[in-house]
Amino acid sequence: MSVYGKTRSALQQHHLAPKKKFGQNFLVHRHTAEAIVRAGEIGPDDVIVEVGVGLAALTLPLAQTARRVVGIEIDSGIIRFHQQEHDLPDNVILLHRDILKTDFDELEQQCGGRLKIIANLPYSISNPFIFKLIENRRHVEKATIMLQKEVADRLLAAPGSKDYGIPSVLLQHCARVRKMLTLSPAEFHPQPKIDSVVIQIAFHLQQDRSDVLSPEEMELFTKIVRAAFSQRRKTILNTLSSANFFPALPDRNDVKKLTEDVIITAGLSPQVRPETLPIKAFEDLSRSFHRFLTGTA
Ligand SMILES: C[S@@+](CC[C@H](N)C(=O)[O-])C[C@H]1O[C@@H](n2cnc3c(N)ncnc32)[C@H](O)[C@@H]1O
Repeated sequence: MSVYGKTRSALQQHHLAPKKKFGQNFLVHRHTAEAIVRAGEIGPDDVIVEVGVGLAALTLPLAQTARRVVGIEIDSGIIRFHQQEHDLPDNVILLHRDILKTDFDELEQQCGGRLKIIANLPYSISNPFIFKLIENRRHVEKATIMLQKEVADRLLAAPGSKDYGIPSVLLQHCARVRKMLTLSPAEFHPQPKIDSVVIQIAFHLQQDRSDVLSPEEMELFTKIVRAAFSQRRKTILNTLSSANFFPALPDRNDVKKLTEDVIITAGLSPQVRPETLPIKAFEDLSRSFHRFLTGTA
């Protein structure tokens, strides 16, 4: 029986229907699942966290490639299905959890090292999941994730493109992001309306970089990026002045003048549009703001 036939009959036998609220679009071609596992660049000693096990289309080739798989699944119907079928190999541990509520520190201890994640995730949670990865990056080595094409395009976007924005800068600041595969709706049951893209996110090890931002600068970095893209058409001077990084100054003109000095000290033109700035420019802005705010400029 084809994987597609197996998926349908497994669902029918267990009175399971693909649940929209959990974004259940199951992979139906083994060769595609194997291609995603290859995109994960997994070694035989690796412990892999798989998010969203579903009917195990990815779990089985993963278990053949890695030493151990820690599978996370939110749907109790799917958990019951695997318990009744005993279809998962011995090197797979299944955890009934919501990944958005999962403690990554605990998961890292369970896996014995920084996490290597594979996920074919519901599109509805892709943004919160990406932000959770960024927040928990000290616990994560790499993540190979299937996403809605539009979301992947934003994460991969370069300065100057229409897709370049908050997620592109926040992620590319701390990781190398690569496009690995594009998949058509025909790869899934039920079929989504849009193409999917598999990306690989490899988080930088902080101690490898001499240009790491301090926690205070990092806080400013996030605030600057969010402010800069809140009005894409405005100049960096106007967006950052209206965000007001100097609330202690009563006069708006003083705020604007000081913000201009910060931007020039960072080596940038105050008239530039944020969407054209490379990641390094946002890092330089964070350091410059920090120096002005702490009186060390
Ligand atoms: C797109 S399906 C993929 C299933 C399987 N990995 C595949 O490729 O065929 C997404 C899976 O993630 C599960 N899921 C949805 N939200 C989740 C969450 N917050 N935490 C963990 N699993 C979740 C769904 O129940 C579903 O099994």
